[in-house]
Amino acid sequence: MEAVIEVHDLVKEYTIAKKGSGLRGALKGLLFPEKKTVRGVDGISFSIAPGEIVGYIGPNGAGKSTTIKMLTGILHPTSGSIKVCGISPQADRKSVVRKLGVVFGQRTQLYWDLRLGESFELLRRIYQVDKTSFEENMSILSDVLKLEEFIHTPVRQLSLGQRMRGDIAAAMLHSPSVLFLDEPTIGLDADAKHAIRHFIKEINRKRGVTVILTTHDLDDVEQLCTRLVVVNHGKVVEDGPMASLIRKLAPHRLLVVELQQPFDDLEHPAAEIIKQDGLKVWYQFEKSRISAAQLISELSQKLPIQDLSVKEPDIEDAIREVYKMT
Ligand SMILES: Nc1ncnc2c1ncn2[C@@H]1O[C@H](COP(=O)(O)OP(=O)(O)OP(=O)(O)O)[C@@H](O)[C@H]1O
Repeated sequence: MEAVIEVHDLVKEYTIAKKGSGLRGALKGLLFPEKKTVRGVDGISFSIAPGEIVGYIGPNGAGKSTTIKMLTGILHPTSGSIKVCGISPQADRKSVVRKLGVVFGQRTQLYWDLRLGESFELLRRIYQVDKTSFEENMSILSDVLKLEEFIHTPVRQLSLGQRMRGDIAAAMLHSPSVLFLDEPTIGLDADAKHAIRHFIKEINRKRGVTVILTTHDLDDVEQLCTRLVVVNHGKVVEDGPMASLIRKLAPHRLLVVELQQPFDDLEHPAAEIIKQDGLKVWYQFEKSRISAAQLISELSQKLPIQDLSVKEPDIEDAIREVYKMT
């Protein structure tokens, strides 16, 4: 199947002023500015197939926004190539924009002084969406995003969650086949997060929209993404299905044992005690070395066990491992 997004060896360099140290250095920098080049994105390649929901994640400053800005044609790459639906955003931004919906969580494309519905009508004209498809689209969007309650409210009076739902609807008015979402649930309450995640799943399932999501919210990642591309220092450090990423980066499981009374010899040769608090002991072990059942059986032969639980590694454990590499 042909890729919706194809990125090859993408590089973006920024030129920034070199900072001198101390007051003398700062003054010198003002009078005789020296420049240096930094790489925000440093040779990134990936390919995204139609209908994927990809989490594009990484620590602050990893290069996520820079990549998205190049994919949407806002920034020009220093080198490398990008194809969105077969088109280069640099060569033909207009055509690419027609295929894309873009939502930046911290900014809005709605009109502050207009009612939400009027904002949509204005955007319809800007995007040149015909009335019939607009109305069809609006009725689906309004249904899933529950826009009815505040469609007549001026944008400036919307709550953050309502505004975000409005922004996502605005990005979908022209029926794009690819949706970029930058921190779509930031600052939202549980209900609004749920509505937005539900919407993303629906447009993906019903319309086959490809979604690229940058987020620091690991619940977004867990609930939505089938694949993760992890970036750090401008490079792709991991790319693959979430389950295999967790297996690879966080192979440890945890057994938490609660004792009936204090006991001296807690050691087990196949598990490491990583924490102890009163009668509670945390054992970390590798699945490939010993099974949870085996470990529990062996420990219960020598320890007076009151209670126990096994914790599987999750995406948070895996991401923590990636972020440790910074
Ligand atoms: N306009 C700019 N001028 C100079 N350097 C920049 C500019 N924009 C980004 N950078 C640098 O490029 C690198 C990547 O930044 P980018 O904003 O893409 O990261 P990010 O992964 O989106 O981070 P965050 O999660 O904080 O949004 C950082 O080192 C940043 O300081």
